Amino acid sequence: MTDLQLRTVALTHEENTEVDDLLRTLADVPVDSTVALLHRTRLAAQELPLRIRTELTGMRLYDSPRALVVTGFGIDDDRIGPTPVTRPAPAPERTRNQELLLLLHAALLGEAFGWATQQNGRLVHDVLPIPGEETEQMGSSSKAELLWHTEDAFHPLRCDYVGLLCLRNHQRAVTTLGWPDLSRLTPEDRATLLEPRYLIRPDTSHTPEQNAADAQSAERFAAIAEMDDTPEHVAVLFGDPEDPYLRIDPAYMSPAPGDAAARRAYDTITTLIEDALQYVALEAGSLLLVDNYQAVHGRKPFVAAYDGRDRWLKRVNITRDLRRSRSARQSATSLLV
Ligand SMILES: NC(=[NH2+])NCCC[C@H](N)C(=O)O
Ligand SMILES: O=C(O)CCC(=O)C(=O)O
Ligand SMILES: [Fe+2]
Repeated sequence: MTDLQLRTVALTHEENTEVDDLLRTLADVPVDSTVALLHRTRLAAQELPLRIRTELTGMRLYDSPRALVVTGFGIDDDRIGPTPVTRPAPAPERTRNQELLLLLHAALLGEAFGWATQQNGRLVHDVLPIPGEETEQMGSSSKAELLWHTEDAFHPLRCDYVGLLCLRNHQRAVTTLGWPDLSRLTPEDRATLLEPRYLIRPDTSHTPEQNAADAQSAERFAAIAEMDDTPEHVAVLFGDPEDPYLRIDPAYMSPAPGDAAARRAYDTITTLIEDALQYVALEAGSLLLVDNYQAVHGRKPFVAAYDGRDRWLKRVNITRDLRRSRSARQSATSLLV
């Protein structure tokens, strides 16, 4: 039942050439203007290969598939340079084309946005192993499994889709993808999961320690700290009760204390997700787009070498509707929540 919900498209040589040509037309886009950048990528996205546009339109209009892998984008391994061991990456111009590629695809699903409290407010994130963070619950971990999660599950303005473009993965670290077969839930458990009986806290990527000091964001970090001190009660399932969306992150979520029925339903849905977990080892030039309302994702452990050849992904958050976050953004053209 699950397979149709994870689709893979392998680009042909001709399609890949089309993409390279398109990227060349964007070489003059100003690097310092996010608005100009997004305006141009939005227009250019209409010139991505037809098969890609068809798949992404389906994902957006029909909620299917839940995850899409596009393989075969060309990555110039010399050009991108060594995998950094710090963030942000020191030579951003070297991976400009990869960031543009992510933004082009984001434009077909919605709008790219970033967090003032994550990865120094950058629009496109670097996911790479960082010394000292091997066992954290962060994208920068390696030795420990990054447990499956809804991206930014704690936040009401979390993304509709998350995009991950693989630049390098010689370790063949495995990305996990999953969703529960809800037909296996009892009506009682389903009803429980549809109620706000679960506490959710922010993950540690949204802390001042993970970001360069920036006075402008002080109130943003304070808002996150507040969400940690006074966690919100949320439902795991929401939307259409017959065909609900999903919001779950066991590392940062727990049933309300003493709520035995909430605990039972939670353990059941967690097991359903685990039983059907799928494994994808992204290769250089593979793009993964995940519907963050319909699928969880994570990453299996791997061994980082910190030798400039480590696994490296670029990540983007995508919303279907920027207006939902307007009051949380400084201006209509700001893309930071
Ligand atoms: N179970 C979790 N939610 N872990 C945090 C996920 C990784 C986080 N999004 C990051 O950027 O590092
Ligand atoms: O490394 C991966 O494959 C997934 C990373 C991830 O989920 C994250 O950084 O939030
Ligand atoms: Fe994630």
